[in-house]
Amino acid sequence: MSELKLENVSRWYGNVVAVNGVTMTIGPGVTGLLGPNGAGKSTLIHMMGGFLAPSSGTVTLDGAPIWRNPDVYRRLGLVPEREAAYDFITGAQFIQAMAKLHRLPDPDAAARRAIGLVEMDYAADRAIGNYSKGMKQRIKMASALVHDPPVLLLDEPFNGMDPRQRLQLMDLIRRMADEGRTILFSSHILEEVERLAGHIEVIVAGRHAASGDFRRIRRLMTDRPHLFLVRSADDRALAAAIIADGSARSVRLTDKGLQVEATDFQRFTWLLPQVAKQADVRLWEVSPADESLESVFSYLVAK
Ligand SMILES: Nc1ncnc2c1ncn2[C@@H]1O[C@H](COP(=O)(O)OP(=O)(O)OP(=O)(O)O)[C@@H](O)[C@H]1O
Repeated sequence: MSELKLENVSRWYGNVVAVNGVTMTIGPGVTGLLGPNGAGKSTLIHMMGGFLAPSSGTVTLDGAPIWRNPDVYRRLGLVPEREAAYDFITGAQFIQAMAKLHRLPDPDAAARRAIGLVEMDYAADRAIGNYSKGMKQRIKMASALVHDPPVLLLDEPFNGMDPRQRLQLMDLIRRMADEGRTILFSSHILEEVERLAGHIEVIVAGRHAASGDFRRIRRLMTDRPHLFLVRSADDRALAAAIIADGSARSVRLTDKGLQVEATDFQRFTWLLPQVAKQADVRLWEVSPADESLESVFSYLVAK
């Protein structure tokens, strides 16, 4: 059983701070690394995979520093976000080449085993260029599994997949975790992480924002003030009714409509139609004004 540990890790590119003082521990099972685009997920994964040095802090696997430590590399497999192989080689050729890079004693047998694990035997002799997105993702998994590492890092593995391919890959990742591996995958979609990860680490703007199981993360995301844009036939009358009712913290009249900050999201969405009806004001539109992932996540950071 393997454990990845990050202690006060930062990484900057010139004067861009991509990762800022992150401390976290990732143990066996599936962990989701959740955060909006540009949050620093790939940078973290590349540091854990030994492809990038931390600018400060330490990244270790079972106590051994990862950077420039080939012994540790043998125990890690990384599935990058981008395509990893030339289009014209076959899946089997790609995996055999990876087995040789790892100097495995019997590269052909290791390649066959890895291809079998991801259930790609049927397409192993076809050129990678002809694979679907899901098949490409699975062959990348095989390349990361060829040396049978106890730790698997996957960068946005579900990007661009259709629902069936997603389910297939989720199954595969679960199977790999059931065998005792430590698996980390990144995503910017909470629902995806929810379905697969027993544990979630949230990262926003390079900082570690929260961690816990999906119930805790979901609660953190919904228990917060919500900003709504409300348009109606008579915004002034509606504003007065909302204030009188007390289900919102603030109401602002803007030229786009009413900007309402609701303290209790469920109560507000339930009460608003009733308040409008009582005030005899026709509602035209109620839309969340701050539902972008960035704003949801920045709320977590500000806590
Ligand atoms: N090689 C680089 N040179 C300069 N800046 C970089 C480099 N790589 C990443 N960055 C910057 O560091 C920050 C974090 O990027 P990173 O790719 O780690 O985030 P991410 O969460 O993986 O995002 P995405 O999901 O969009 O890939 C971003 O602001 C990005 O522009």
